[in-house]
Amino acid sequence: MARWGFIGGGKMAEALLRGGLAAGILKPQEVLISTPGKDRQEYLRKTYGVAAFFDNPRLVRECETVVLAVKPQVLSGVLEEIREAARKHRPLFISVVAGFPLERLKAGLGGVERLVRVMPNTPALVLSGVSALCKAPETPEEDLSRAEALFSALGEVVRVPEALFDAVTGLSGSGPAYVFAFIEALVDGGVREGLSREVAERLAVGTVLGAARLMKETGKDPYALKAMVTSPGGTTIAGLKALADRGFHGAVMEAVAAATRRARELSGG
Ligand SMILES: NC(=O)C1=CN([C@@H]2O[C@H](COP(=O)(O)OP(=O)(O)OC[C@H]3O[C@@H](n4cnc5c(N)ncnc54)[C@H](OP(=O)(O)O)[C@@H]3O)[C@@H](O)[C@H]2O)C=CC1
Ligand SMILES: O=C(O)[C@@H]1CCC=N1
Repeated sequence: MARWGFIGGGKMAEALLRGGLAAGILKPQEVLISTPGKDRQEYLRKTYGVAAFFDNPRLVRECETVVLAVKPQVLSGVLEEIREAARKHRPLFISVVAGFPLERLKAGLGGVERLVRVMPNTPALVLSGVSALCKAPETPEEDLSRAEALFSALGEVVRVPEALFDAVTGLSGSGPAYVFAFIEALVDGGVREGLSREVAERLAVGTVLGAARLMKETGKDPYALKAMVTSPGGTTIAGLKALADRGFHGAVMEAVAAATRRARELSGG
């Protein structure tokens, strides 16, 4: 059996699991999850029909592919714990951990050679994620393809050199949270103008989804698409002026920069 294992059963692991099951890449009887919380194990077993326990070395011994999905701060301890099993069984490791370079991963695992690094995002949960992938120089190409098979079933994939991973983390890894902050503000704006929260939410989500699809499907750039909405002397230009006055563009750029810096700090730790 081509078993897939997840070390860490939190939000990102669940997004990948759910997406992978929905896409048919993962099968419940072939998935193992090692995570400490008993309640969480129970939830994962009941919801997805997978095996869940807390024994990281056992998971490495029993899986052909191991997804590392713990917080960066606990990863070093986990690597130490699984090093022996990793050297003996040599599964493919796929790390989704932000700010943890392949070099450190390789050193932590005692020099194993099958390592792929991925930066996914939570829309993977609904098969609409976007993931950046790279591999260690000595990792076989087919390992990268195996990882790509899972992540492309969960949305889009792009190959990006590892040197740019912190920037990817700052943009698309953390990006869904910026978009939710924007949607929240749109909804509040609508409520302030008298719309019910329910109607404002439907309008805001539909607008963001529709605008993103319009850009993707037409291939037009944001400048041209903005011009399509903005009548001379009309309402949209008044709204855009308010955003410009309050530094919206720079604030979003700064958000990406701040998250990238934080990923870099974690990478050096
Ligand atoms: N959330 C996101 O949008 C994204 C996250 N990532 C990366 O994914 C990784 C996981 O993030 P996320 O899922 O959000 O975090 P969570 O805190 O939701 O998940 C981490 C999981 O690891 C478990 N855990 C803690 N210690 C161990 C251990 N020693 N062995 C095995 N499991 C352990 C935790 O259990 P418990 O809670 O019981 O301690 C928890 O279930 C991070 O490295 C993050 O950088 C990457 C892209 C996007
Ligand atoms: O906030 C974080 O650290 C993780 C990494 C990317 C998205 N969430």
